[in-house]
Amino acid sequence: MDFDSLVLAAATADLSDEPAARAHADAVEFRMDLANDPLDALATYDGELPLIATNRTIEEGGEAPENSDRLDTLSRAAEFPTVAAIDVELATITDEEWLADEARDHDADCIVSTHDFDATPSRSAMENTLTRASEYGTVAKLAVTATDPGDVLDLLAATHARTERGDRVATMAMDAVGGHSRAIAPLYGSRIAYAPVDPDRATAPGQYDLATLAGLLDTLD
Ligand SMILES: O=C1C[C@@](O)(C(=O)O)C[C@@H](O)[C@@H]1O
Repeated sequence: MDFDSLVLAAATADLSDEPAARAHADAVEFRMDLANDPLDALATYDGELPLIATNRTIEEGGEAPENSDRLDTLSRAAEFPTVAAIDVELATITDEEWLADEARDHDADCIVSTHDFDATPSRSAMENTLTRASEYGTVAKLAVTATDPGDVLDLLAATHARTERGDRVATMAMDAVGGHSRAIAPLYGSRIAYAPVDPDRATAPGQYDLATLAGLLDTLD
């Protein structure tokens, strides 16, 4: 997948949402951890948009129990030609580098993620996390929780700094205080923005629905 410019990903647990996402999204993030039979859904997927496969742990905001099944299922997802990227947590990939190799063998990119549901770390800590994630994946992603507008400024500064250094990063602040970061972080270098197709089925706090985020991104571009 080309992450040299912004990828707007429609997040869903249901691949039959894809036609509804096409008008606005560049990709579908398939939240395997929220789906009933994700490998079966991948086997029958015949949509147009490329997929980002995510099988998120409970610790990082998903519903997949942490066991070897989770990673096996994710690596099997990478075998499908429609899966252009897999998403793996930084906390996981440091011990499971084989996942990145597996993805590469199937021409899939690796997005390496960190989520902080409590706070926004210091700017230097965020830059450090993004730098470490860049060592493992094509895109280093960081989602934080802003409790103050200054947190968003730190996140944007970290995004800008790492982008200037040549890393591909994706950043967002997840809650109400930082929600606007979803529309403006791309202006500072963030390469992936996420929005649910169905506004009632957000995959993280503070998301805009897909049509709204697409409109904001277009207006600000
Ligand atoms: O990691 C991310 C980003 C995200 O948490 C968000 O805040 O938009 C949404 C998730 O679906 C995705 O996997």
